[in-house]
Amino acid sequence: MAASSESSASSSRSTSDPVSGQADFVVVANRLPVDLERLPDGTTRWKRSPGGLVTALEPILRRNKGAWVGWAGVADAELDPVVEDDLELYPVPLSAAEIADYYEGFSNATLWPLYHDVIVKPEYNRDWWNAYVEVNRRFAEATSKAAAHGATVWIQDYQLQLVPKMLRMLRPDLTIGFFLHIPFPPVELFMQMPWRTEIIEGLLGADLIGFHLPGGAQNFLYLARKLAGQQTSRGNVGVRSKLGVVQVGFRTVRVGAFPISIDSGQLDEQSRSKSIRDRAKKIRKELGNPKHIMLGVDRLDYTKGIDVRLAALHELLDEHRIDPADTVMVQLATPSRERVDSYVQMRDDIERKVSRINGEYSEVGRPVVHYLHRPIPREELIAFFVAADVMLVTPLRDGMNLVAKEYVACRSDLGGALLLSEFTGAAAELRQAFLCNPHDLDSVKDAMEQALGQPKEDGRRHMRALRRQVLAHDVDRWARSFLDALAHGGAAGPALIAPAEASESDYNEDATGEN
Ligand SMILES: O=P(O)(O)OC[C@H]1O[C@H](O[C@H]2O[C@H](CO)[C@@H](O)[C@H](O)[C@H]2O)[C@H](O)[C@@H](O)[C@@H]1O
Ligand SMILES: Nc1ccn([C@@H]2O[C@H](COP(=O)(O)OP(=O)(O)O)[C@@H](O)[C@H]2O)c(=O)n1
Repeated sequence: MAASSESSASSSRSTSDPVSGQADFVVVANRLPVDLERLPDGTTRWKRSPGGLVTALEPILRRNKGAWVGWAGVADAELDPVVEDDLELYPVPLSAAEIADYYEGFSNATLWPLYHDVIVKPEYNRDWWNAYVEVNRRFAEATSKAAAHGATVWIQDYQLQLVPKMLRMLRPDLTIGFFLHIPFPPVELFMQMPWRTEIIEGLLGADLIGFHLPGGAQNFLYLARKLAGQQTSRGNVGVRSKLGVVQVGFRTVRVGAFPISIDSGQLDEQSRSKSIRDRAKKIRKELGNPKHIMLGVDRLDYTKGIDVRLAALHELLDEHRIDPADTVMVQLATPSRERVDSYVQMRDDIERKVSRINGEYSEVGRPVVHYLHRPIPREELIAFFVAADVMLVTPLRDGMNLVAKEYVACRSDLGGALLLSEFTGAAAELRQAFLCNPHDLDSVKDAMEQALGQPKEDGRRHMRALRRQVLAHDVDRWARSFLDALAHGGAAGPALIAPAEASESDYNEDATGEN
């Protein structure tokens, strides 16, 4: 795992090694940082799992010497705790039916679209909900077994929102943090959820609940008053400061904004290596040494706006504002949630768009769009970041988007330009990017054209400012700010307001939306 993307289970400490002792620091996430892969010859190996949550948390766990409780990514794998590449892993088994109902169903066809502005329609299905409750209980029980007395447990993300309350009932001695990696929706959308009160109460089992942005924290505070009937603080939540408070009986639950980041120093260093620089030059050559390389790097997800950037490119080609003879676009798309209907449809749509552009504008041996639908090794990805002139990050909604920060961390040459959707968490911090509204195609086209034509000196100035932000706010700072607030309580907001006083005007005054 770590730098290389794969390792053999039998080559490091074996899968059956018992893990001794109980952990003082436990991360709990739907996925382990590695997925178990079953090979055709019957053997298994671990490979890095997809997504930004793993990218961010893996270095933290390594430095804090903790344990990780999560699913191994395959059905019916009853695995003992294992030490893999120096990480203590506690696998939680999921049956094929639970993968369908808890992971693909409730997590990714109900919560994911509801929390991402209902870009596709969320499905509300009682069987999926029952599976979600059941699997959350299993995670709580597995965590209870892994954690030492008085341990700190950090639960991650929307798949596990009931675990804080369940775990607190099993183990009142634990300090429990929860972090949501995706946007937390405004009341108008959240109220659709048939099990809305159970979710808010589940989260309130934590001592500290973290969101990427103040808007998400404020949405939550409002809903804690309205749905759980609890007293909450009033006033704006700050970034890594001014925590909100919910009073749950004798317990005080804190709520804050902690924008996640990347291991920027390490990425900066890696991207300066000769092997990466050489590979970046080679990539340019392999693409035919075009004047401009535009790059997209995403899980194949409808939230990421891959269709939007393709539509913008197509129109700019039609309008002769981009010359197909000197510009290429590379789209690296990691397969994701491939059995969920909306993902199947989106993949078809994107692949149709790619082939239409190529059909109309490519020459033999010189496609305009290069599209790879497969996982890419980390070093190769970094070389693409170094090679690309314009990075295309156009989500319709995204909790943070680490890819935007990774691109910036890799540009010590001060080259390149970042095109960034206003609807990402990253846009709150990366203000010197070419910001665009992905719901407005003209805005995306104009930003793309400006990024391509940006004078070199302006580009260097923008990139320097972006790098200052990304290098100063790395993933360690994120984890430290969350864990310090969890350990020490942090500064509370002033007065509490009672649920009866909560009105629509409180909501409008306090909550500014995710951005
Ligand atoms: O586990 P999967 O279903 O394969 O999905 C991968 C991960 O996707 C999501 O990532 C989010 O976390 C990032 C880090 O905070 C953030 O930058 C991004 O905006 C989010 O979309 C999901 O939240 C994770 O739970 C998944 O593991
Ligand atoms: N083809 C790809 C696409 C993304 N990734 C990585 O997956 C992570 C994506 O994180 P993110 O925060 O941008 O978005 P999510 O996929 O977590 O929603 C980043 O660390 C990317 O470098 C990858 O390794 N290969």
